[in-house]
Amino acid sequence: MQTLKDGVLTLSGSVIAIGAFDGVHKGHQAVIKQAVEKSRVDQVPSVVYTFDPPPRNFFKGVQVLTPIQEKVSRIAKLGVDYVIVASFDEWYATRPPEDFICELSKLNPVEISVGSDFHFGKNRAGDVNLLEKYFHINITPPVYCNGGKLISSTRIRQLISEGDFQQSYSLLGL
Ligand SMILES: Cc1cc2nc3c(=O)[nH]c(=O)nc-3n(C[C@H](O)[C@H](O)[C@H](O)COP(=O)(O)O)c2cc1C
Ligand SMILES: Nc1ncnc2c1ncn2[C@@H]1O[C@H](COP(=O)(O)OP(=O)(O)OP(=O)(O)O)[C@@H](O)[C@H]1O
Repeated sequence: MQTLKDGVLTLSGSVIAIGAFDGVHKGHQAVIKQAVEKSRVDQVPSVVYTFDPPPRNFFKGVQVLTPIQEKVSRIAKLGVDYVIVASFDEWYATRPPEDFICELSKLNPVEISVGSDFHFGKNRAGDVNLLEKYFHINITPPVYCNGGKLISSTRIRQLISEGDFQQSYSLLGL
């Protein structure tokens, strides 16, 4: 797997999964696996586009579950061809949604995998409806834990703060 830090990657075809993916938990794994499977069917490279630090850490200072090296190595295990790590800073956060769409266009995606609540661009102004105007989007169905709650990085942080390591490890798929 090739990792590109803020690199400008140009591809003639790809399938992309986008997200902060902090923890690379079972929900994230479903999003990424969906992209990898589609990329194999279409015989194009799979790309994960992620951020360092996770935007929620940048804006709210929440605990980071997987430092960037660990996140990249967990993503590699899912069979991804390229990881783009965008440095999430003050400048990056002000980029309008159209700017991000323009960057994604350089990867010529045949499909993009995201969850239904995916947002992007300054003030989270871009959503799945906007992305769908430019690309073919495949929304990953929500992944729930055994208790019926949606798996999320926020929930895992909460479980860790409560000392419930067994459940947090389970949701992380460890
Ligand atoms: C170009 C760009 C600008 C962003 N600017 C903001 C922002 O101003 N405020 C914010 O809360 N999140 C911002 N984000 C982060 C997104 O809200 C979101 O966290 C990110 O796209 C990852 O999606 P996910 O949280 O579903 O994993 C930005 C994302 C991108 C790609
Ligand atoms: N349980 C889940 N099932 C399916 N998709 C998910 C799940 N959790 C996150 N996703 C999707 O994975 C991508 C990355 O999500 P993100 O990194 O924001 O995770 P999160 O767990 O929701 O994080 P946080 O709790 O910090 O908001 C997004 O497209 C999101 O919709």
